[in-house]
Amino acid sequence: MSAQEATPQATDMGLVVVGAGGRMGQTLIRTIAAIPGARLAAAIERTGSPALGRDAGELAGIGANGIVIGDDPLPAFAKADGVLDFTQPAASVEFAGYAAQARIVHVVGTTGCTPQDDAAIAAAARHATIVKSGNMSLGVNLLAVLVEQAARALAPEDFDIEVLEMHHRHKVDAPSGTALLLGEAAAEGRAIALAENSERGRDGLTGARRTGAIGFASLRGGSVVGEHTVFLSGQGERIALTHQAEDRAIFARGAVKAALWARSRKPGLYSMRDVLGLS
Ligand SMILES: NC(=O)C1=CN([C@@H]2O[C@H](COP(=O)(O)OP(=O)(O)OC[C@H]3O[C@@H](n4cnc5c(N)ncnc54)[C@H](OP(=O)(O)O)[C@@H]3O)[C@@H](O)[C@H]2O)C=CC1
Ligand SMILES: O=C(O)C1=N[C@H](C(=O)O)C[C@H](O)C1
Repeated sequence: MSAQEATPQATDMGLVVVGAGGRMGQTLIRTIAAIPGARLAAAIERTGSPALGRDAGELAGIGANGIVIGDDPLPAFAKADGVLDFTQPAASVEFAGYAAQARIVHVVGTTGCTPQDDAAIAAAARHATIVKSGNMSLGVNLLAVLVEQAARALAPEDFDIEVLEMHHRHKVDAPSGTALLLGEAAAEGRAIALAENSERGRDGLTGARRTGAIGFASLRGGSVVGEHTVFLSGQGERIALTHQAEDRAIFARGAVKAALWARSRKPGLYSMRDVLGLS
């Protein structure tokens, strides 16, 4: 055990990492090993994944931990206290149902969910304690509070709001979950519904910008972990509120913190703002 690793205790929260072979899955396995109060109970991947049968610790680069990656979530959930899930929308909906059956905590970081996916996850939260957020970092959730305040203070006739995000070349959804979270915060500040006021993917002869709209633009390339800027642009001046993620560990630490927080909460659907006391 390295100096950075916590000594496991019997009372530690047993966490299942689903999507254990992914970028976030491996980061979560490293993070759990370093946080007191949490222990890795199981590691799950999709059927057919090349990660199946491998030692989770070895795959994550921290040395063997004796947890072999499997593809059967139900028995793993039955013996655990919580699930950390950064996978893909259909999988997260399925895992929310299993977490409800097992009456455990489900932390969902997966982005790109449809309104139907979100409704299914909300339904599962009648029996599971679910924390779902497009971004688990402290910095982004604080930024969302600042965006909400700025949007409330600056009138839509005077300041236009646009959200710009950039991510690595492997990202499959756009706008990012974080961009939508920040857009929701801006909409909340303006007391409008984001769904009816967003402008996405401008191309061609678009016409002038609609007053009060919240715009989104997405860039993809290389290894960028995640960058988000909310621009509030007025006549002759512009405010830019930016967050730059330099390491996926910020999301993983937030997810473990959310699980530990949720352990003593009643079933329901919670956000990272609830976890961080920023609501
Ligand atoms: N909320 C937040 O703070 C953050 C959210 N994210 C989000 O997390 C998600 C994952 O991101 P990332 O780790 O980069 O993506 P990866 O593609 O690297 O990882 C996803 C993993 O989930 C696996 N998976 C897919 N379906 C299943 C299934 N049914 N059962 C078990 N495992 C499954 C994938 O396997 P395979 O590749 O074999 O299909 C893959 O290993 C994305 O939606 C991303 O936007 C990411 C970072 C932070
Ligand atoms: O896919 C990613 O990598 C990330 N996804 C989240 C998002 O969609 O906002 C969070 C973070 O920006 C990294």
